[in-house]
Amino acid sequence: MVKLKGMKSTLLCLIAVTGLFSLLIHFQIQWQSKLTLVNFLVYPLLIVTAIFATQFNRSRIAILCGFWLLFLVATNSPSINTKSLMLNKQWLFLYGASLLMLLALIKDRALLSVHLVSRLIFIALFGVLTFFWLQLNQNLNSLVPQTPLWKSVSPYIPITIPLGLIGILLMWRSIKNHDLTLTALLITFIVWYLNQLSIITLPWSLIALVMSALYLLAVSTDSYYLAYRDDLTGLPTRRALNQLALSLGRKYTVAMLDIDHFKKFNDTYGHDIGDEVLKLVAARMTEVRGGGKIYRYGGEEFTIVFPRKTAEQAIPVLDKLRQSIANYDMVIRSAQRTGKTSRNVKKNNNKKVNVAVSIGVAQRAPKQSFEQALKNADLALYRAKKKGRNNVSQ
Ligand SMILES: Nc1nc2c(ncn2[C@@H]2O[C@H](COP(=O)(O)OP(=O)(O)OP(=O)(O)O)[C@@H](O)[C@H]2O)c(=O)[nH]1
Repeated sequence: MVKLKGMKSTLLCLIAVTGLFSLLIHFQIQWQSKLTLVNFLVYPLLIVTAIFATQFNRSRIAILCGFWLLFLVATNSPSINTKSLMLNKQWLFLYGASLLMLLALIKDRALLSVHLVSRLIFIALFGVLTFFWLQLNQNLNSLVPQTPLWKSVSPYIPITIPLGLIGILLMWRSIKNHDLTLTALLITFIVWYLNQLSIITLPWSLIALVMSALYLLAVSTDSYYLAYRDDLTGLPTRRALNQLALSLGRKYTVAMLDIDHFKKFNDTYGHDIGDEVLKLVAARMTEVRGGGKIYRYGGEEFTIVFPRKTAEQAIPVLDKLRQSIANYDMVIRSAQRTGKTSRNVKKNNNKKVNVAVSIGVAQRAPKQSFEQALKNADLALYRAKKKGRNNVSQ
């Protein structure tokens, strides 16, 4: 079954932006007097956002800022024929939406690289294609017999149907991929759609300003996750654990969890499947956590911190977790590989495996530092291994 990982974040972002725009509409009088300031601020903010996004290799956001800049310059500049721009409103509407679709389909690459050329070619191509699409639809009307069915469908073919399809695609990609850039693209599409159809009538400069702030938020949240989340398991990293240590009170319990004989496992099934096991153990841990905060300490070691809990309170939770991992039939889905990267891998498609874990627990003693408590948990883990593994030791 397809897991829709980004459902929650997409919905939250949509609710937040809907709320924000409702507020903007409600408080029109307040910001209208400051519109000159908005018109002035939007350009530097878009440029700063584009630079920031480029720094963090979020080239799609940088390109998006570029579009907004060009669009604002074109609509506000007296030297550019705004009339013809407005005459081509349908084209602009469709072109903008199709560019958002293009950005949703490509990957983030370093902006100033060879990829930029191919991207610019695609961007120009989309402009030409949307222009010809609208021309074709005009001519089609004179060529196709005017049946009642054609008459009822034809008004929707040039704009409404393509936009509907683009909207569905953006929504799907945002929900499925759990990617803030895709959510930002979806929100941009919705705002673009609503303002082009005059369903909301806010100045473009104000919309671009809000969108720019949203992009900044998306890039900085992404960068935060990059720094504090482990790529493989999605769990917070040791760096995040060190941050937590600063906020802990006097009473807490620390547990170190280590997968038993993981090296043997890696050697038998290959490193790729070892990675899959790490992911599955992490997923199991997030399900049985009992108030504990989970971190990937490094390699096949994980740390669980129970703020405000004694070891006696934490041990039953940890033992339940240990049992749940030991009794869990992990189904490893992996393509057959024979390359150098996967050592000793035979056919492992949909293979069921079982792993066990050893856990060491230590409650923080008075005047003890977090590092000392962690060290004690590590010593307890060593005892758990000595005892024969697959157990919880204090
Ligand atoms: N697949 C994979 N393996 C890793 C990763 N990080 C560390 N390892 C492997 O984890 C193994 C750890 O092995 P050891 O520390 O010897 O311990 P063990 O085999 O788990 O044995 P015990 O802890 O004594 O039960 C090594 O083979 C590492 O290469 C990773 O991210 N992915």
